Amino acid sequence: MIRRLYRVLGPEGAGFLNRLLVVLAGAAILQGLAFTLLVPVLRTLLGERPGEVWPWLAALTVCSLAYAALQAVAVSSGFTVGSRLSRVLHRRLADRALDLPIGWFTPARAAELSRLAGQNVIQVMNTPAHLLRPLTGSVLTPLTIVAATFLFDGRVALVLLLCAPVLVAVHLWSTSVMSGLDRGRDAAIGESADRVLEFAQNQPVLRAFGRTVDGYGALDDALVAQSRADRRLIRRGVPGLVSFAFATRTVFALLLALGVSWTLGGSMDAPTLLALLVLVGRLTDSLSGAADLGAGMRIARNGLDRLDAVLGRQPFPRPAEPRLPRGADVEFDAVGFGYRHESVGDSASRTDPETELLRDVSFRIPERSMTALIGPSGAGKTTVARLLARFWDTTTGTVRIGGVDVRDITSEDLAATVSIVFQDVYLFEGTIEDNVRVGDPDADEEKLRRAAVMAGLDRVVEELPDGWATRVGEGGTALSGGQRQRVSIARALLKDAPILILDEATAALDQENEAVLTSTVQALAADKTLLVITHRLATVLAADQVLVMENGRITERGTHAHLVATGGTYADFWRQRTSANGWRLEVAP
Ligand SMILES: Nc1ncnc2c1ncn2[C@@H]1O[C@H](COP(=O)(O)OP(=O)(O)OP(=O)(O)O)[C@@H](O)[C@H]1O
Repeated sequence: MIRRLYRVLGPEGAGFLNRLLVVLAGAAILQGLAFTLLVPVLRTLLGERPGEVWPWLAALTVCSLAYAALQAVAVSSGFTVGSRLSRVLHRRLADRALDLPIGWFTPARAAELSRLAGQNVIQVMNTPAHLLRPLTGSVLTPLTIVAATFLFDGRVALVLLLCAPVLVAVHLWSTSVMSGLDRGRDAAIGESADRVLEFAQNQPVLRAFGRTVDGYGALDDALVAQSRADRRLIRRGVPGLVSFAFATRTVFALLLALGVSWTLGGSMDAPTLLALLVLVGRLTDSLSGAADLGAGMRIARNGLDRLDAVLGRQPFPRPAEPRLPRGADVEFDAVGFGYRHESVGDSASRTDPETELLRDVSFRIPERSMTALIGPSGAGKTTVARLLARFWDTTTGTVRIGGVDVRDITSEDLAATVSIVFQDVYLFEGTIEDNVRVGDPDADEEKLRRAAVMAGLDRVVEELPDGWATRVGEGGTALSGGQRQRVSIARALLKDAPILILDEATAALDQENEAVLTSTVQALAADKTLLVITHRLATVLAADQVLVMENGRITERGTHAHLVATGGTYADFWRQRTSANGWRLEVAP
């Protein structure tokens, strides 16, 4: 566990831990010496010359006082180190989060990260004060006692030495059994927590379809699995828990029997037997303390493993020689990509070429032009947008911006170059203004208003009683879907990056607002590179180039006129949309 602590803390936290361990080791050894000194004290007191006890008593007093002083230092430094640990861990987790690919942050992983930063860091910060101190005591104090016992009776020390491997083996066995059971239970608890969260978040849908808690199978299954894991822990864990205590008591009984037989045989005097039994009693007590720590240690160990898995996860390699994009044209050159299915702490692994989603995707978007990317659901359009913003690295091929491989551009420069509006808008708790200003916190009033007008947000702000100061609620829940979308578009426009990606950015807008945005997009194409993923005809018609994507490949490309004339998938799309539009016009009042 100490090794794990060092790994998780990294070099910056190692110094605190070193100092604490030295103090703890000193205290544990002094405690062992104080216990050992009980032997000459008792032997002299119960022997023929009790008056000679004073020097031993003085040594015992000095040892006990030194132990008490070191113990006081250890207690306070345990808490100090704990709070430093929490600071170091939070900083390391934050640094790692910044290095991880954006695509890593799925909702499940974000939830797990928040559990790690909360619950797990608290477990680890309690480790020095509540676990390391008793742990060093239960290992070093018995070792000191065994070593010192050689000075008084070699036979007793030898028996203790021979029993030690058995005790260690029993301890390791019970720890490994409990650890496996704990891990299973932790996973079951995590699954239940996720399902409860999902159940709470999906209440509107579940109620609309008349599904109550009894009818929500996923949550039922998770709760049943958790109670099964609890029962398994009790059933299989109890033998492990009692076995170590049983083994230490057996050692004590063995020594008692041997000591009595040596005393009856005349090779040990009664005061020595009594004193040694007191000493062995202290030793077995210390060892039993180790067994009591087992549960806390397993929990801390599992928590450390989870932290280690995230901290040890492969970050995006930083470019060895960072380059700046020379312009804002975009190029996908024979790009292949597949999603990896991995859990929170998995290290990077390559995808199976058979399951690749994108294959041989190549296209160019010239600077200051607009490209519409269309295709059926699941074709891979959003994935193309994510690869351009380097949410992930491609499996094969290259994505270039301004002639430079995105892997050679620092994440800061890339973020400044590319702006994205996704269909799933996320707003931060705060006001509308706070949320738009995320795009450029230093923007002046005029820039802010201009972005709002271009996104059609100015009308939203006018209609709301608190205007720009309207609070959006957690995740933007206080606004309608269309209002949220306009806030996120204004945010991206305020950022004013040379490349703008709009992924179904108008899906939640009504016709009037879509028209505002379509003319905005057309105007933006004059000085930005635009990639627009859309099903809206008006936007597609405004594009300089249309790319049709099907099953992870670009199957058609060209201008609207060219594609309609070719008579492929795009021509079908065009026909369906125009007839749908015609139908809509007929029924409109
Ligand atoms: N983070 C992810 N992890 C694993 N698979 C994913 C992930 N995101 C998308 N996929 C899968 O990749 C495929 C393509 O998804 P993508 O969102 O790129 O398609 P799309 O063409 O944008 O679809 P839509 O028009 O419905 O948004 C889908 O089968 C989807 O399930």
